[in-house]
Amino acid sequence: MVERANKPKPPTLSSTPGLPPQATVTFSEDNSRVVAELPTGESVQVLLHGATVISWKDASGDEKLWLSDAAKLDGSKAVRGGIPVVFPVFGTAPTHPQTKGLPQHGFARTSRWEFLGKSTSESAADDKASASNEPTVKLDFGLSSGSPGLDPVARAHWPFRFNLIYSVTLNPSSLTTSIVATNDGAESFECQVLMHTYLRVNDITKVEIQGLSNAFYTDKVDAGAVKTQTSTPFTIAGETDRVYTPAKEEGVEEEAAVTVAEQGRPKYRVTRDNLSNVVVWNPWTDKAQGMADFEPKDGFRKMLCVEPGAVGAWQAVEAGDAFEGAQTITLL
Ligand SMILES: O=P(O)(O)OC[C@H]1O[C@@H](O)[C@H](O)[C@@H](O)[C@@H]1O
Repeated sequence: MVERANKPKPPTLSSTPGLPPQATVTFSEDNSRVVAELPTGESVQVLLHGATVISWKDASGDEKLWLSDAAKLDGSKAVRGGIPVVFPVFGTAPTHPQTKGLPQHGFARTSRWEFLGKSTSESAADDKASASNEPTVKLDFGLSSGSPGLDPVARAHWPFRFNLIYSVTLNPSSLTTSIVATNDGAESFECQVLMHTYLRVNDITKVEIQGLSNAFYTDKVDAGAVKTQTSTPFTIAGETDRVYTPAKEEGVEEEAAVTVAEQGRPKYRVTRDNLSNVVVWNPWTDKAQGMADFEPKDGFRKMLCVEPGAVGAWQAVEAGDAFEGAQTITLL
């Protein structure tokens, strides 16, 4: 059982002498979110609405994600900021028979997920971090075709039996989010998946993005033109909305990392597992102006979306099969 957020903290996090201190996991008083804190001070908050990570802080309390001051956290809208989960469609797909009736970015981010439980470094014995004795906490969330919190738009327009497990794993220097989308029905379905991460930066004009050299991308601010990333690292100097498909290095299983640097100093490394695309998005002035839930209006200077996903093609998930993908953001 998780503890209530307002319950006084025990004087020490390690109740068993000899065992390393454990992470604490609490529910907010209004049951809207789960808060996890490592004994080393890092923390993460996940809103059940959308299983949206809305805060990730390092040990000094420094926030790593951007969240709009006007973000709706009451379940009335997808959250503007943090890490919304995009499923089963990225954007809208008016010509795709299975998802054409769904709203932009699907229904995962507008459904209320269930908290399935936590595991800490003690129980997550196969976790790399625990092997090196680093504290770690993993929070699991679930959403299925039978969930009471499923956005009604899913029942109306996506008649498949599915089960999603979304896991958020916090280590002292990284955050991993992973998804397993299982087809529980008798019919196959096609889906897209994306983790819409809003990274916090100090000044977007000082940011450089590395790791996408020679990658093809669809430029959504240039009528979907297909281009190649020639200049690397590259900077953001206006509205940017690109869907990259970085080439995999021959003989290398892992997808290449994308690094975000600021003022010449590497800040975040984003690695992907089975997610072959990276969307890079910044709305800049006019688009930010046009979004009612985007505040402050110059907040685009403080954020950069680097969004690992499987969105360039449809992922066919046969009956009984599952699609799995993950991202890890490491603090550099
Ligand atoms: O406003 P939304 O639905 O959260 O989408 C924000 C942005 O999300 C990005 O992933 C898309 O590439 C953009 O085209 C879109 O504008």
